[in-house]
Amino acid sequence: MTACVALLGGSFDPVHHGHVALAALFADLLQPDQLRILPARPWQKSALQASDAQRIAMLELAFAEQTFPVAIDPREIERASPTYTVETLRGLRAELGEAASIVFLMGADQLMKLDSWRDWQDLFALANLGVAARPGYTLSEDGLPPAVAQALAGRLATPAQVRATPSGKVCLAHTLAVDISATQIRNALHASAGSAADTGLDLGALVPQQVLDYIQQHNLYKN
Ligand SMILES: Nc1ncnc2c1ncn2[C@@H]1O[C@H](COP(=O)(O)OP(=O)(O)OP(=O)(O)O)[C@@H](O)[C@H]1O
Ligand SMILES: O=C(O)c1ccc[n+]([C@@H]2O[C@H](COP(=O)([O-])O)[C@@H](O)[C@H]2O)c1
Repeated sequence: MTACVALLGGSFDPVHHGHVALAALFADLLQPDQLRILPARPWQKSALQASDAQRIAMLELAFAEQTFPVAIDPREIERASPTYTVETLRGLRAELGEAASIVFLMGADQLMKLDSWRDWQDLFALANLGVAARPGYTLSEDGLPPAVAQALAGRLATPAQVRATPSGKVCLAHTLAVDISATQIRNALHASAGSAADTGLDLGALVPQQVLDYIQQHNLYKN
C-alpha cells in the first residue's frame, strides 16, 4: 500500500487539547503511516511567547501517550526563516516521493484564510488537505472566501480517497467541536500572573496535564 503521511503544523504556543483532538481525529480517519507535528515560525502572527525548545518540549509531552504513530518534526524551526508551508511541502515531497499521500491538516480557521498563504494555489499539487471544524468558523462553501471555495470545488473526497491519492484532494471532518485556543490559555494565564489555580478556568480541560505542569514549572505565559 502507498505510504500516507499526515502533517499538523502550528504555533503550539502552547499545544492544547484542540490540537491533540484534531490529530487523533485524522489519525483515526486516515490511518496514516505517520503523523508529523511541525512547530512553525508563523509569519502571520506576532512574536511567540514560548521558545522553540519549550514548544517542542510541550509537544513531546502532549503527544507522548498517543496510540497512533506520531513524531515531532523540527524542520520549520531549524530553517530559521518564517514558515511558508509550500516550501515545507516541496521538501517533504522530494523526500517522500511522488506516490506518497501527503495530507496537511488544519482547522477551519486556517481554511477560511487559505488564500492569504504564500503561493496557496500550489499547495494542491503538493499535498491533500484534511480540514476539521472549529467552533466560531465554518467549513461551508458560503462562508469561505470565493477563491478558496472555488479551489475546493471538485476536490472534496473521503478519507479513503485521500489516503490513496498523493495530492489535490480535500477531506472535511465536520464532527470536531473543541472550543479551545492557545490565545484563550495565554490570556487566562496572563490575567492570573501565571497561576493556573487563579485563572477561574479549568485549565486541565484545555491543556494536557503534563503540559500544564511544564507551563507552571517554567513560569510560561506570566507576562
Ligand atoms: N480547537 C481547535 N479545533 C480545530 N482545529 C484547531 C483548534 N485549535 C487549533 N487548531 C488548528 O491547529 C493548527 C495550529 O493551531 P495554532 O497552534 O495556531 O493554535 P491556536 O489555538 O489557533 O493558536 P492561537 O490562539 O495562538 O492563534 C491550525 O491549523 C488550527 O486551525
Ligand atoms: O504558508 C503560509 O503562508 C502560511 C500562512 C499561515 C499559516 N500557515 C501554516 O498553518 C499552520 C497553522 O498556523 P498557525 O498560525 O495557526 O499556527 C502552520 O503550519 C503554519 O505554518 C502557513
